[in-house]
Amino acid sequence: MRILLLGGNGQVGSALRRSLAPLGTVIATTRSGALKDGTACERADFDVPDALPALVARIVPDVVINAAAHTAVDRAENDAEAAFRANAQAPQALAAACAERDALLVHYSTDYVFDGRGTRPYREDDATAPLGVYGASKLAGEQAVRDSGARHLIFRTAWVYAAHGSNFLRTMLRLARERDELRVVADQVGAPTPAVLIADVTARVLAQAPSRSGTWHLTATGATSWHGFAEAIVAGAHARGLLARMPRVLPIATADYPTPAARPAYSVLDCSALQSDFGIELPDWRTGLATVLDALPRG
Ligand SMILES: NC(=O)C1=CN([C@@H]2O[C@H](COP(=O)(O)OP(=O)(O)OC[C@H]3O[C@@H](n4cnc5c(N)ncnc54)[C@H](OP(=O)(O)O)[C@@H]3O)[C@@H](O)[C@H]2O)C=CC1
Ligand SMILES: Cc1cn([C@H]2C[C@H](O)[C@@H](COP(=O)(O)OP(=O)(O)O[C@H]3O[C@@H](C)C(=O)[C@@H](O)[C@H]3O)O2)c(=O)[nH]c1=O
Repeated sequence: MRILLLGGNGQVGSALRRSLAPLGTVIATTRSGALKDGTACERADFDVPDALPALVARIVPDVVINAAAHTAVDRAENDAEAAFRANAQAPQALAAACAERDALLVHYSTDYVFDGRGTRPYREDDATAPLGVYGASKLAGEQAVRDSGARHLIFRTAWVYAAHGSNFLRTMLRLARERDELRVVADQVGAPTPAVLIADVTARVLAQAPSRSGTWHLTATGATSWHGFAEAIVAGAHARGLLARMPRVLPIATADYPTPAARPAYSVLDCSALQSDFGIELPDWRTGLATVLDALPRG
């Protein structure tokens, strides 16, 4: 299998480079043309969507995996053009190129396509209503992929974190070393999901040579608030000797932590379709957290 992987330096992209290796040849791209370890790779700039079809034509992949995205939720509010270019126009261009040569496109989307007023885990066909620019741009990207005629798998995931990269876990560990007290919203509920889980599930699904296009929810199971996640991060890091002392982790309301972008109050995703369609069991978010904490460097 010849796989073109866009966004090879991101949280999910980095994990995919490892998980996809047994499936065939992986050609990774980054914005700069270099991987984080300095190795040269292909270059792909989502700010120039029109250039992406030529890349696909040159690489001639069987599968294109798009793990690149504009993921700065608050910054997107003030730069909707950049968010829509990377999250909607670039996937649209990739999908058109895939349709032309019958390549399979794997694309990732987000729980932030929902408004969070739900009271049970969201299913794939529940009504979407993003609260902010990031969610709206990701929804437009999903739709462009579906409309393209390309064979596709769209995985909606949520609250992604890893031992590296920019994410909530690493922010909490940094703040925990600097402060005696963390104040974290307790009225936004979701499912923290390790990037390695997303990558491993993607590889397992691809290994089954799926014949049907569609959208599947893919997160760790269970649910917690950002506050609950922060508490578990701090306690788990302390227990592993990664934090010398434990700061207090205070629950606060969303109103007490104003941000440019509104976020859904409840964005738990129902992943039962993925589990039954592909025979994949998903771990609880606490199990995923333990795995990532175990992988963190000490000190
Ligand atoms: N992070 C999360 O909490 C969630 C993420 N998702 C989705 O999962 C997917 C993977 O996300 P994740 O791995 O966390 O994202 P990251 O933010 O870790 O990585 C995104 C990657 O996209 C690349 N990128 C951003 N803008 C451009 C651009 N203009 N041109 C080329 N490359 C660009 C970045 O490259 P560079 O390193 O050069 O900046 C970066 O490596 C995305 O589709 C995201 O929307 C869904 C739910 C939650
Ligand atoms: C740093 C910090 C954040 N918060 C709040 C702000 C926000 O409501 C919540 C999460 O903060 P973040 O800004 O780190 O997370 P955010 O960027 O909203 O994370 C989202 O990213 C995109 C890409 C997705 O697709 C989503 O699934 C989700 O993971 O925690 C606190 O309450 N206290 C704090 O000290």
